[in-house]
Amino acid sequence: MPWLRQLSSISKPFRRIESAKQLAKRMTALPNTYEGPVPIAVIGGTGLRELPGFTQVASLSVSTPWGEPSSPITILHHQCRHNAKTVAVAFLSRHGAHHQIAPHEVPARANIAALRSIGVRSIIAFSAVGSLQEEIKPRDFVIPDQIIDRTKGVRPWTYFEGGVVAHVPFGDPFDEGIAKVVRECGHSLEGDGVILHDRGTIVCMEGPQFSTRAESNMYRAWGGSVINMSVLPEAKLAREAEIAYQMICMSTDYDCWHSSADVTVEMVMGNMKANADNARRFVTAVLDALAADENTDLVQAKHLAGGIKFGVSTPQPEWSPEAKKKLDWLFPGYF
Ligand SMILES: CSC[C@H]1O[C@H](OP(=O)(O)O)[C@H](O)[C@@H]1O
Ligand SMILES: Nc1ncnc2[nH]cnc12
Repeated sequence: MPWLRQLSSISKPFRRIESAKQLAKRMTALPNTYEGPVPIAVIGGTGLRELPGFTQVASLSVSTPWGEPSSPITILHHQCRHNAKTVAVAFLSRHGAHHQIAPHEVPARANIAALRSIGVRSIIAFSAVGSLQEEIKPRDFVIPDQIIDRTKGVRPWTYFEGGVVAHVPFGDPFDEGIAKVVRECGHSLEGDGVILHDRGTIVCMEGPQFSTRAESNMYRAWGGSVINMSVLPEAKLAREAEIAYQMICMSTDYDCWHSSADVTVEMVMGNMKANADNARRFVTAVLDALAADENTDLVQAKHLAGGIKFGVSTPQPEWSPEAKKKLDWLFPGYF
């Protein structure tokens, strides 16, 4: 069964189904160019290093002024269920093809820049999260609408530095248009295994160690719903790059505040694996919906296009040549 074969590509913590060499070989067998627009990307996180059930048609190695992305970008073809369309979707594995990149090492600037350079204007980002609220049970999905930043300033978090200053609005850190579509898709799967929480505040901690019990309780007192180590700076950089960004969180544990067992990697991976089919059905539904003609402008992030020009504080003649070169790469023809 093809689907069963594909399932084996979901990361396994203790049993390696496919060796690093085999995976690399499979990836290099794909063409390294792709003609045509790729407006949508999926970023896979822990336990989701590939998107099962989709046809891989290319594997792109993109180099950016901010370095190499976490992994080659796989181009997938998705056959929509509601119309005859085949849409191209980019997939990037946040922690690398073999989960070798720690949360604080994720080259988020390169990831977002590389995706933008191939035409991506909307990102659905997956994340395994700890639950900070009783009602968000392991394996539930949460579509967050707010973020509390508990990273420690060790991750590069902006494209605007070294001679060019810009400030972008971030009051609503996720894209409400994409979120609406994602929520509708999640609800359409309810009763069929998917439990969805429409909103929530995600705390982004530095890691890689999990929180102390005192911290976990403090985040609860602050109103945190879930916790991870990766929504930032990804969401901030997407906003700077004029990309519509929404995270889909899958709860994998109750962190360490709850009376049940404290979070472990085994627990996270076990729940990710057990819920892999729901994650696949969720992303399929979202891609079907985003491919609908009525969502073309949304997916192209027309509502964000050009906005960055209003955020730049430094007059263009004063820009440092190095900064200008990098920003010209990110925004060809803008400045
Ligand atoms: C392995 S548990 C901690 C790890 O899981 C989450 O990863 P991601 O957001 O990429 O799914 C969390 O952010 C941590 O990086
Ligand atoms: N408890 C937790 N804390 C931080 N990141 C996580 N990812 C999954 N569970 C987590």
